[in-house]
Amino acid sequence: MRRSAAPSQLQGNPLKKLKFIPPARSNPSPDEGITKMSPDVKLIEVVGSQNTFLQLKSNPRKCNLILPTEGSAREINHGCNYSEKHCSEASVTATLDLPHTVHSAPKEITVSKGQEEEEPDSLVKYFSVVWCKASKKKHKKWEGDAVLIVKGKSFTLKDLEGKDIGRGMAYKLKELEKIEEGHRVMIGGKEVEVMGIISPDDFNSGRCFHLGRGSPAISSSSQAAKKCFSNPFKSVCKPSSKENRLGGFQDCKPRHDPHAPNSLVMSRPDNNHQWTFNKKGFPVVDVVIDPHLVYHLRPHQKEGIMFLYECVMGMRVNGRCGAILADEMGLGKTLQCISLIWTLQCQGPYGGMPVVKKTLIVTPGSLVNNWRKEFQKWLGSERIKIFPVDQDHKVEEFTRSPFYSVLIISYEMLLRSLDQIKNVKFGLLICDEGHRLKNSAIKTTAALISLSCEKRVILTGTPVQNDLQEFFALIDFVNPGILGSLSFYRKVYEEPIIISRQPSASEEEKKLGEKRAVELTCLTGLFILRRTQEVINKYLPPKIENVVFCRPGALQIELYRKLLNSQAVRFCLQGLLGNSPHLICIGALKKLCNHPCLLFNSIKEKECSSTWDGKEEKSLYEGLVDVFPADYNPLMFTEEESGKLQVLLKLLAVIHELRPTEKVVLVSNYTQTLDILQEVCKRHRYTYTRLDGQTPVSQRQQIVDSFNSKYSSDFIFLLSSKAGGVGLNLIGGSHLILYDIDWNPATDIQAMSRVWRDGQKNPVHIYRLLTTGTIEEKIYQRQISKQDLSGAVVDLTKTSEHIQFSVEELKNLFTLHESSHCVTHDLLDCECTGDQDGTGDSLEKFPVSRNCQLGAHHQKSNSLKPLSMSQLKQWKHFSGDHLNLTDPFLERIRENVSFFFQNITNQSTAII
Ligand SMILES: Nc1ncnc2c1ncn2[C@@H]1O[C@H](COP(=O)(O)OP(=O)(O)OP(=O)(O)O)[C@@H](O)[C@H]1O
Ligand SMILES: [Mg+2]
Repeated sequence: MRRSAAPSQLQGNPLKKLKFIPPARSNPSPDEGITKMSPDVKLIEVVGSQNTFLQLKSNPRKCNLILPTEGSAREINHGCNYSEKHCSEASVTATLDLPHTVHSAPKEITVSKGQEEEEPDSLVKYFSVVWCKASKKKHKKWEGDAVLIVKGKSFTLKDLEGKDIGRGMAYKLKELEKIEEGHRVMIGGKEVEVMGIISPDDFNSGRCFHLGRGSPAISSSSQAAKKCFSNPFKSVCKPSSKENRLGGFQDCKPRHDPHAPNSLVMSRPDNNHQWTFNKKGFPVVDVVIDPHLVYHLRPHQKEGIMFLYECVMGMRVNGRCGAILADEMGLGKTLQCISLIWTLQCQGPYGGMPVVKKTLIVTPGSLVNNWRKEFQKWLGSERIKIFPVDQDHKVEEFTRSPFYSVLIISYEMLLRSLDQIKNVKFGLLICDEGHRLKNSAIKTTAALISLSCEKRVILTGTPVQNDLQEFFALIDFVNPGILGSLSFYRKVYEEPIIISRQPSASEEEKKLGEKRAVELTCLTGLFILRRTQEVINKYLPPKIENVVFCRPGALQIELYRKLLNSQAVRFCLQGLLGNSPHLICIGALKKLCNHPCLLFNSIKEKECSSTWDGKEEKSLYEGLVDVFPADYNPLMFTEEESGKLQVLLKLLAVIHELRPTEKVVLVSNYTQTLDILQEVCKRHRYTYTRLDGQTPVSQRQQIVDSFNSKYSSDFIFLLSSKAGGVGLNLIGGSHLILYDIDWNPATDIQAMSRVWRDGQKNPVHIYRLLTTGTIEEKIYQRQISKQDLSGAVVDLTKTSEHIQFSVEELKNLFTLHESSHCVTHDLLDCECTGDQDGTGDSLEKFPVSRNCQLGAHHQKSNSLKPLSMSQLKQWKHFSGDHLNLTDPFLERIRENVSFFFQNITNQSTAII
């Protein structure tokens, strides 16, 4: 007797479609097996003769998953070891096995009447099943695959989206224990046939949900991939005749010598790949990266190119051609992509035919010209014809001309020119700073998806795993459907992972969440690659990072006290956060820290504004104007009014004096603050240039290039990091000053990595200015202590509006610590905290402690991860009164500084 096939089992046979086969056709009618049914829950055991089950073999070295497709089981191979590291012992190889088991005759299982049986808590079994509504119809169809969880005397049925679709309780334990493959049970009005046993590991990892699922997206993409591969051959090779195949193409040679020393040869396609993509039987030819490029490539870039090649060729996840290159900032993602494009547009593994004819690069407007420059830098202008879209070069020109093979366009322009772009068939799509596609609902994502290009690469220097839903959107963009539907993903991954991270999570929930997280990383690790800054450290000059705590000016302190005493702040502290008045208070305090005149401007603006309706805001500013001198003119602001500004000016003066040829990047997140800084430059006759959100996109690269040029006379680059800093190379500057701090460490890290990157020739000095004892210190502490607690990564879009504050936290935020040299240091629990009275912490006075003072030889981990409190403690630190400051720059600014933290990276690296 043949048993009905479950949808999940058809995956092993490439010829069968996923289809539910009526149980009645191959099995005795379930009704025959039911002798007695309880009205609520019924459990029936029937004969199953031939069975299929999923067998999961532990294999710590491989993480192979079979994803169901419309026709075939798809195997995902790690191939290279970058992704293997993501797999823990939970990694398994899933294979289909077809054991032949014969079961006993049907037997009724009944609901337990009392507590006569002990229910062992630990006994949980998982089964893959198929189900349909219970009915007496002869010809019924299974409605879907599901997972049956039997725990003690109860069981739960979950569909493959992870949703509960049935539950039953209080069964006879002994009878439940007997459930095995081939049995049929009734549960919550559903008839269920057990198809296989699922191991706890497979359930915990969530893999069982994948294994039983037919994903249309997988099959459709594989089909499209086939198309995409066949095109170049058709048009270029014309292998239609037998002579062609047997004659000319036998001689196909690699474009570059794969045996030459230092040659970089891409992986050869395996048999499966050839079977799918080389139907015409072209000879397999080595794809070799142009030696001209290889000469320049760093080792991590060579690996990155291999990875990208394998991904887009569908060699890492069969039928999937997407990749996310998430290397930290400055690692040369652009060069890796240029190498990939150049290779795919000239070569291919089958008959040597190019895999891609045209490539589309979508990038933020400010980087269009950077891409052009990078192409020019690495490939010159003759090898490849690129077409950057700008005011003078419209998309039509590209679409009309067969001459160009790479279109570089901004996200904004892409939306405007979508109709024309749709007319071009692109073989490869690269989305630079692609974390913006994390929302699948936004127009840009939809537009890019509509281009139906299968080979998609996202480039991002920003960690992508911070928000599980955004993570899904990025994954789903590059490899559509690989994680199933959003609702499936939520049930199987997001919910268990989030629940497991809550303090109230049970041990079981924690375990489940961890396993699912491991599984998710394992699956997505196949096509996400992230390397940290460490890999290029040895090519970079030293970096001297300073956190400088600046004493606030007298006017600042007075205004600060007044703000903290305002009714608005008092409301916040009483927990009355209705209209988010705390955000207004925080904003006012931050402005004040930058310069009191910014606060003055806000007060005056609000006074004049007709929308002066926010009660809280009114109460916040009440009486503040009186604190300013009667004739206060914000345009005539003085430097003494702001502690940070005073320090900044001293710093600029000393840099100018001691390093007259070096340049400074001065960063703020606020345009108004940049205005003040610009005014200061004018007053002191410092030459400057400026890039912020208002700078026309067409001018941005020119501004950057001119600053980076050694002939430039600009001393200062005023940069609004949020508005325009992403992806910029500002290696012309070797000093970077962060004038204000953002809630999100990623914003600050973005800014800091503009100068310390490949190509920088001078030692880099970074100064992060914070006003002592104020909200700026609190934000800094939050940045680093959050990191300590959760290890969570953050991204650029999170602002204070996304942050939830408890009243306790607000109390802390709204406190001014007037007597402390450095509240951050006070919190570190460092042994050198003895001196709190401001009368001179000095290095000599600090007790000898490895924690406190590791000296200049200490090298901290150099990844661009936000710093943690414990790491900060390892930094060199000393008060501004310290007698013997060896750093000539710090020496000159100490007067207004209460405390310093300093860390030197790469002190001994030779500059290459
Ligand atoms: N192998 C190399 N040798 C020398 N310079 C390199 C090399 N690779 C990249 N660079 C240079 O390093 C700088 C940074 O590269 P790139 O802009 O591609 O970084 P990125 O990874 O895109 O960083 P971000 O995330 O900030 O955009 C560029 O000026 C680039 O020309
Ligand atoms: Mg970049």
